[in-house]
Amino acid sequence: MSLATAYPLPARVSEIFDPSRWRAVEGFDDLTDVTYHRGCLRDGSGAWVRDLPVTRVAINRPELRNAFRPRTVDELYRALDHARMSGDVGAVVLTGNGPSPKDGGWGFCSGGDQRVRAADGYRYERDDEPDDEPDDEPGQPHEDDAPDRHDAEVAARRARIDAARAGRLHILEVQRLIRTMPKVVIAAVSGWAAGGGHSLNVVCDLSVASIEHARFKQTDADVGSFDAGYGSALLARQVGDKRAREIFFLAREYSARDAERWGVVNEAVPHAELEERALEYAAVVAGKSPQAIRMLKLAFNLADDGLAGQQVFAGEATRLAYMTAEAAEGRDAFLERRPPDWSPFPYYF
Ligand SMILES: CC(C)(COP(=O)(O)OP(=O)(O)OC[C@H]1O[C@@H](n2cnc3c(N)ncnc32)[C@H](O)[C@@H]1OP(=O)(O)O)[C@@H](O)C(=O)NCCC(=O)NCCSC(=O)c1cc(O)c2ccccc2c1O
Repeated sequence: MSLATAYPLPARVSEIFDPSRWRAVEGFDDLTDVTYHRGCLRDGSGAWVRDLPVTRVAINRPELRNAFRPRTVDELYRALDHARMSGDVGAVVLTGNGPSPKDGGWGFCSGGDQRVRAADGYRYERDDEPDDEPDDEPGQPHEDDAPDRHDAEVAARRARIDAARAGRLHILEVQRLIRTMPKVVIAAVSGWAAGGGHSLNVVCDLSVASIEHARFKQTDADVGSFDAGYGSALLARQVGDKRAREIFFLAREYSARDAERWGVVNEAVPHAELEERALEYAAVVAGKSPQAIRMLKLAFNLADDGLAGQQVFAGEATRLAYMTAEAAEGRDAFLERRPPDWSPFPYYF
């Protein structure tokens, strides 16, 4: 099978997703809550020509404004970690598919799925019972809109919580992965960024937001939650202390234009151009020296991340050191059972 046949045009997973720019990633057919694509170049007939050094990871629960349950977080982590470990990928676009098949609304991410929140965190549901999620295509009305449907759905969801598996707050692991992966993660804020979804945008390296549909609101304190880590502290670095307190304490809705002005996103763009602009950012970043971008990202993190930030930066410094003749001399001397000869290497100052 030729590669052109192996990489057919993918399904349009979101209204503003351009299938001609992407291909499915092998080994990820089992994802339910997330979609994962590799950027590629295609010819005029849509046939795959070559891969590009970018990936697209999207939360795919549009009927819930892309709220995450534990399974969503697992899949996000898996896709992002795959991108991290792909040696030919330099940038990742993180977004939310849409619109909602129920009401046409858009979500980037509305945070933790409150229907499966328990006292110890967000709970997995048992897999042995059918999912009651609607299967409608984006944009199509949902058939069953009985008034008590919502309560029944919440009750069914809570009844299916798997009490045997501990509650999770592991979106924080995804935050750390985004923060520490030596690649640039670009948020394409396609709709609501609320609660834990607001924090996901904060932790991304760069952000673009839809003028028409992106809305921002830090609802944590409304629902008895608080991201007291990157979601608040890093936000304060980005927008200033008073503004960050306003965003958390007042939980007012703000627009893509406000977010741009305040430094929560880099650019507000028309909705139809959102993914194109995010991809453009990704292509520009991936066109620069991988080593320079890697060192810069980790340097930006270093001071705020304390010893953990220093450790990640230092790891990359060690890699650079290993590439020098001086470090090779240390290794070779050990293996050859002789004293090292440091004489060719100056004491730079
Ligand atoms: C995001 C909204 C402001 C959007 O409002 P809008 O009016 O446009 O849409 P609806 O409210 O009608 O929503 C459509 C549909 O989606 C369902 N939904 C939306 N968000 C969620 C959600 N988070 N969980 C479950 N369901 C959700 C909604 O019920 C509707 O369903 P129907 O069946 O009625 O159609 C608004 O939706 C909103 O305010 N959402 C809640 C935002 C929120 O409070 N999120 C949780 C914050 S806490 C959090 O995310 C969090 C998670 C963690 O894992 C943490 C870990 C460690 C520390 C902190 C954490 C943390 O804070």
